[in-house]
Amino acid sequence: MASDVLMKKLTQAILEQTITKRANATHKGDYGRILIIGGTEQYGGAVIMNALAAVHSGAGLVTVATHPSNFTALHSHLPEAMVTDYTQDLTSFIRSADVILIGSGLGEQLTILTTTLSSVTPEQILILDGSALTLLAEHQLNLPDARVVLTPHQMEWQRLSRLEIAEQTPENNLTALATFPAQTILVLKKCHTQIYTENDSFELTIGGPYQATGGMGDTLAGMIAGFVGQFHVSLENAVLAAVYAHSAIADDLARERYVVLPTQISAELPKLMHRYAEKKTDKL
Ligand SMILES: NC(=O)C1=CN([C@@H]2O[C@H](COP(=O)(O)OP(=O)(O)OC[C@H]3O[C@@H](n4cnc5c(N)ncnc54)[C@H](OP(=O)(O)O)[C@@H]3O)[C@@H](O)[C@H]2O)[C@@H](O)CC1
Ligand SMILES: Nc1ncnc2c1ncn2[C@@H]1O[C@H](COP(=O)(O)OP(=O)(O)O)[C@@H](O)[C@H]1O
Ligand SMILES: [Mg+2]
Repeated sequence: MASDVLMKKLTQAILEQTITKRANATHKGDYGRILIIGGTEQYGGAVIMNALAAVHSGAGLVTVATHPSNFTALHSHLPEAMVTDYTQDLTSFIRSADVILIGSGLGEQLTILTTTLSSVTPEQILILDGSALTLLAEHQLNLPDARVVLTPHQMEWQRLSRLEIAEQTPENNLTALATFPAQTILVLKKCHTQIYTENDSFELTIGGPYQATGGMGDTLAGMIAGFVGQFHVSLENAVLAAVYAHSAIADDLARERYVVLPTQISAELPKLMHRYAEKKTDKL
């Protein structure tokens, strides 16, 4: 049966609408304070990829709360990021962040998640990815009063929504999203990722299987954090622009590559953003 939900197709117009030229009289505090929480000993790469994407997106200040065994690797990839031990009290770090991204490579760290959920405030943006989504579903945790963005792949969405992947139609997804707090944004990742808001739905028509590499979603989550922390047209616009930019860069790189690595996408971000800030859009 054909879907009754009209999904808007994302185009590069979302980048033109969202990515703006920077004003001269600004400083790092104007471009988002991002706190990334995740990365067990096994999954340190996930937060490194979050942070690479956030910093390359232009985030002003990035702090990574992770297992201490990841500090050296993180710093060697990205001296721009600060670190803290995620087993220590994170309350003051959470309080001073504009955007909190939790879950990539978080593994079974339930207490860190519950502490975070109970510490965020309504004006903060909370992005939940990876293991945070699985823990949320397993322990039936409630989302806090905050500006929430969920970034599940299809199986994570199945765990959260109880919709089997085959049942994840636009109608069913919107119905399931309505059971979450109003204004929650859902980024349902797959081939042709879909984005659902309370009143609207969008579909990506770009991207491809050259993106099927571990860490590709961690990179997207870091980009979303970077974009929402600095572009304030609307939360929805910033999320949509990050999703579009992620696959637009992948498509561009895939012209000459069999696979595209997540870290290559981050490395290309400043160039793409420059083109759109200057409205030099001929290349995509
Ligand atoms: N370098 C690092 O540190 C990395 C760390 N990572 C971190 O690892 C943690 C676990 O995350 P995860 O996604 O790897 O595992 P999980 O949540 O069990 O999901 C996999 C199951 O779902 C199924 N599946 C169905 N549809 C799907 C779809 N569209 N996309 C994807 N999967 C789909 C899939 O089916 P199958 O592959 O069996 O066919 C399988 O049964 C998380 O915190 C993450 O951030 C990773 O980012 C990798 C790099
Ligand atoms: N075949 C594909 N076509 C387009 N995009 C894809 C494809 N496979 C994976 N992706 C993208 O790669 C990302 C994978 O996210 P995720 O599964 O969370 O990865 P990870 O947790 O390993 O970082 C999503 O943005 C998804 O849309
Ligand atoms: Mg993931």
